[in-house]
Amino acid sequence: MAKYTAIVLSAGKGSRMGSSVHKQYLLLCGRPVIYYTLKAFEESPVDEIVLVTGEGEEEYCRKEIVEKYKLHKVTKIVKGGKERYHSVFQGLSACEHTDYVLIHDGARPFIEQEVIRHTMDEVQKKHACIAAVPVKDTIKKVDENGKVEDTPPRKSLYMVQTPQAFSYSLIYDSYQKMIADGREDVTDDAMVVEAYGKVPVYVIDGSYRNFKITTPEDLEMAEFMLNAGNPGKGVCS
Ligand SMILES: Nc1ccn([C@@H]2O[C@H](COP(=O)(O)OP(=O)(O)OP(=O)(O)O)[C@@H](O)[C@H]2O)c(=O)n1
Ligand SMILES: C[C@](O)(CO)[C@H](O)COP(=O)(O)O
Repeated sequence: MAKYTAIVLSAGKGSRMGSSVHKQYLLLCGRPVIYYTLKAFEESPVDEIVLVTGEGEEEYCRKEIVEKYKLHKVTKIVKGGKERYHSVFQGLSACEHTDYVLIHDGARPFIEQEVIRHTMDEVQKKHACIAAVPVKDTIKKVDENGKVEDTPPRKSLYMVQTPQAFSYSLIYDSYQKMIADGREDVTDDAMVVEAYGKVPVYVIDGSYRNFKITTPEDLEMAEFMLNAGNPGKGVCS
């Protein structure tokens, strides 16, 4: 049986949220954002979860989230780094004897079981696959003066999400090469495999609900979605 590890990233500072509390620890209907994300993986078929937190946040996560909510699949809590890719590498380095990893933003609490399961199935066949959804709006390339330069054809454009899933040796080796190269411009994990992995990366069906909580209006939307999913129960009231 193949072993799957989810690496859940929770070491960001949430600068675009502009809150003194890092956004993954802000409360949504009384529980931290990261609780919902971890709960989704706890309830999924993954075998274990590596949680990557910010410096000084490990104990809070252990006591107030993992133990409090009985998240038994969280087997390791490790310290992340300055940039997202540093945190991912810390998570990868903490994995033991795993076949596949699903790297997921802690700030995407609405990840659905169907997407996790689909990602797990597809990575066995493709080795590198990422959840994504087609863009709905027309996209413009714009210069620094606001002048439109180009309108790329929409049918080939996708908004990329997480989970991003890979064979473990493929993603670990690719990350090692990238770090040795001193590259700093990567904003997702697929970019690392695209540059160093020598295998194609495939998009698979993500979900428009699986948005990343980035700015205050995303938090409002998240509260709205939780309430809408529990009509009459006053979950968020
Ligand atoms: N050094 C970092 C930066 C980000 N992340 C995590 O990566 C995910 C996606 O990153 P993003 O939304 O950009 O989070 P932040 O970096 O916290 O936000 P911002 O860019 O607004 O500062 C988040 O779950 C975040 O906690 C991380 O683990 N380590
Ligand atoms: C990985 C990611 O969530 C895919 O959309 C995104 O690239 C993270 O970027 P951010 O700059 O850390 O928000």
